Amino acid sequence: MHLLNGKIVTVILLLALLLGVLYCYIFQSYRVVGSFEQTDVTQVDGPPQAVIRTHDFPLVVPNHLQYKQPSILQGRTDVVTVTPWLAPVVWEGTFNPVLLDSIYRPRNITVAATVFAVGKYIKFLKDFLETSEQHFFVGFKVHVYVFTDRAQEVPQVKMAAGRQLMVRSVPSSKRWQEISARRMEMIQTLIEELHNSTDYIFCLDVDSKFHGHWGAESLGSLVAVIHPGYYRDDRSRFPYERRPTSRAYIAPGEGDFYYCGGAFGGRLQEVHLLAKTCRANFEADAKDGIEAAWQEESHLNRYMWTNKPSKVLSPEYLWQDFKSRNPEVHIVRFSGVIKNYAEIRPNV
Ligand SMILES: CC(=O)N[C@H]1[C@@H](OP(=O)(O)OP(=O)(O)OC[C@H]2O[C@@H](n3ccc(=O)[nH]c3=O)[C@H](O)[C@@H]2O)O[C@H](CO)[C@H](O)[C@@H]1O
Ligand SMILES: [Mn+2]
Repeated sequence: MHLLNGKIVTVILLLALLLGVLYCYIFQSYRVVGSFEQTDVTQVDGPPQAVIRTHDFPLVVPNHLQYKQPSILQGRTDVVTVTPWLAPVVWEGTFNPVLLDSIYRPRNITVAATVFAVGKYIKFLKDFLETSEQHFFVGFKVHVYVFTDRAQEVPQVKMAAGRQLMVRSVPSSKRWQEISARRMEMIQTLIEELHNSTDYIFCLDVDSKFHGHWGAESLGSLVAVIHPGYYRDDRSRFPYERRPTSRAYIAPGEGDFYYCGGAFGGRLQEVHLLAKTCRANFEADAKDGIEAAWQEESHLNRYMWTNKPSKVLSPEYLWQDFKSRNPEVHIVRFSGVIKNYAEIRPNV
């Protein structure tokens, strides 16, 4: 009898333990689902500032995908591949394009690119478009938006299936600074029209050509490109706006990197916030009679200082043809062509 009682107690205890484990398991799964739902809600409402979120979805790869074994011991040692806020810095040799394509291609994403060809800059458009066909998001749905005042001069470029060219008319200007800076306003408006038809957007300078692969490795919530001219310098030498009266002001001892105005991007919502903010600050400055040292590039740098990019692209993603290649740059993917400023700009 005594022995039987002992057995019953043990069974009850075991059952209680099992129920406890089961309860914890279910409760944990519920919390995981709940946290995903919460992320979605924040996305819809729009955060007041850019949220650092590199991946917006679970990274699923096909079963049995074959690729080179990753290592946490071997890799690039000549460059830094992560920022202090833990955003990846994309260099050749830090990612596997086969793996990334297998993650992003099935998601059927659309990538938009904006490019402005106002006035004589129309002459750069053909090379830009032709080389983008060869290197920029090959195999993805790509919508290129050309903003120009010379719609009839837009070259006919054969585009692959799934890739489209859209031409939008914009007014001309007598000042190149204004053409360059007003891009933010037009990018803001474009994104408002696109709604959710597009997933990612990149805003690029037209006086440039693609020379190498630019694909899914560059995708992120807010993406900035390191300017090729200053990344070896101390930040005191960065050409930030240094007058405190400007809204693009960055104080001495502040700032992370010097980013390019000629290439930036990310999720639509994030780029919209960036463009809207830079435009508002540029216009407010103008009312006060001040134009930042490097127009919208200065405002972009100011924005990225408080809204850290979730992905940083190395200078491989915007080099300059007149610069000889530094040893850490294993591949030039996109590069500014040499131009005769006096010949192509409406003012000097
Ligand atoms: C590589 C890079 O980061 N370049 C930036 C840099 O000088 P850049 O010398 O590269 O500026 P830029 O002359 O290329 O002008 C920027 C862009 O504005 C457009 N454009 C300009 C003038 C014109 O008459 N027609 C026209 O269409 C065109 O798309 C051009 O690519 O500083 C500029 C400051 O304003 C911009 O931030 C550029 O993006
Ligand atoms: Mn340029």
